[in-house]
Amino acid sequence: MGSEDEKVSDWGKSLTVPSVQELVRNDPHSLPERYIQLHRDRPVVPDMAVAPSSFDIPIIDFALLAKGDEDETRKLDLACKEWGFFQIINHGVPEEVLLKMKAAIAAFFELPLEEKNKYAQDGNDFQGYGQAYVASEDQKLDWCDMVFLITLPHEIRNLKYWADTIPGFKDAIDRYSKEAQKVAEELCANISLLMGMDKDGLQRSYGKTKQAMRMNYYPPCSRPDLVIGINPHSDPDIITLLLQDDEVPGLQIRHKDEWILVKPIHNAIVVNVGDVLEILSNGMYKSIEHRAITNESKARLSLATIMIPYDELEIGPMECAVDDHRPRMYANMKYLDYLRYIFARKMEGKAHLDNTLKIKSSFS
Ligand SMILES: O=C(O)CCC(=O)C(=O)O
Ligand SMILES: [Fe+2]
Repeated sequence: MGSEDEKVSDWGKSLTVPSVQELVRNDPHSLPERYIQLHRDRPVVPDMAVAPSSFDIPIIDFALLAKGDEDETRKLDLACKEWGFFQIINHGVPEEVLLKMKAAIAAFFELPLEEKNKYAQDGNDFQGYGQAYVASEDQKLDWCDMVFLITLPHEIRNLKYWADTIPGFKDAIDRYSKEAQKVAEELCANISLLMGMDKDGLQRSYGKTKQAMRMNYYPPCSRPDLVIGINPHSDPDIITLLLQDDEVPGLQIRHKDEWILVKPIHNAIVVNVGDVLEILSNGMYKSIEHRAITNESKARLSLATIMIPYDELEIGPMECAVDDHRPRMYANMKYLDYLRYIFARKMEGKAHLDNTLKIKSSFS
C-alpha cells in the first residue's frame, strides 16, 4: 500500500463552483453571467455537415505502428510535429472495455447530486468530483463538471473518491487503465525511436509514471455560441489518450490559427502530446492548445487519461534533443512546481508553459 501522503495530490485546488449539470436540470435556459464568454473567446459553432474534411487530424494505425511499419512511423513523427494530435485506430483495446468505461462515466453523472457529492474534492486534494483551474470569483467558467482520479499505480489510488455504489465502476477503470497504459507506453517507445534513442530512452528520462483520469460531463447548453465546455489549454502531462463521445463532437484543436473540430471516429482514441513531452523533446513535438465546445440539445462525455511523471522529477530538454541547430528552448523545473503554477491559474492556452519554462530568446 502507498502511504497516506502519496494518496493526496497536493497540487493546489480550484475554488468550488456550482454543478453546471444541476443548473441545467433546474432550468435548461439558465445562463449565468460567469459562463458567458467575452466576445473574442466565443466559439463559432461549426456545422458538422459542412465542416471541411481537408482539416481532419492524422489517423494512425496503431497495430501497424507497433509492428514497426515505416509509413506509420513517419505519420507519427509528422503528427507530433505538425499537429500535436492524432487519432489511433486498431489500438487493440477491446470494444467492450471502451463501452464499459464510457458507461461507468455516464452512470456516475446520472447519480443524484447528493450521491455525487459524496465523492467531492476535499482539502487540498485535486482528486474527486468538482472543478479545476478556477482561481478567482471573476473568471469565466467552463460549461462542464468533472471527476479527477489517480488511477495507476494501484497503491496510490485514493478509493474514497471512487463511486463504489455503481456496479462495475471500479472494474471498468481497472480494465481500461491497464489497456490505456499499454497503448501510452507503446506510443512513447515509438517516439523514443523517432528521437534517435532506443525504445526505452524517453522512459529512462521521465522515470516512473502515474496515470490519472479526468472525466468530463458537458451538459447541453441553450446557447453553445456563448459558452465554452473546457477553456483553451494544453495538457500538463507526457501524453494524453482521449475517449470522446461517438455521437456528439466537441473537441477543437488550434491548428494554424484556426479551431479545427476533431470528428469522432467510432472506437478510435484521440492522442495528444503533452507539455512534458514538448519540453523533453526541446520543442520538436508540440503540445497543442485545445478546447471543447458544447451542444444545444445533447450532453457530451469525454475521458482524458493522462500519463504524468512523479512530482519530484526535474523536467527539462533531453541532451539528445539539444544541439547547435536546436539550442535549448526550455529551462528546468521541478514537475510539482510546474503543476502548482498552472493549477493556481485559469487555463490560458499555452501561456503557462511560455511564462515558466520557455526560454524567450530562442526560436519557436
Ligand atoms: O472533452 C474534450 O474533448 C477535451 C477534454 C480535455 O481537453 C481534457 O480533459 O484535458
Ligand atoms: Fe485537455
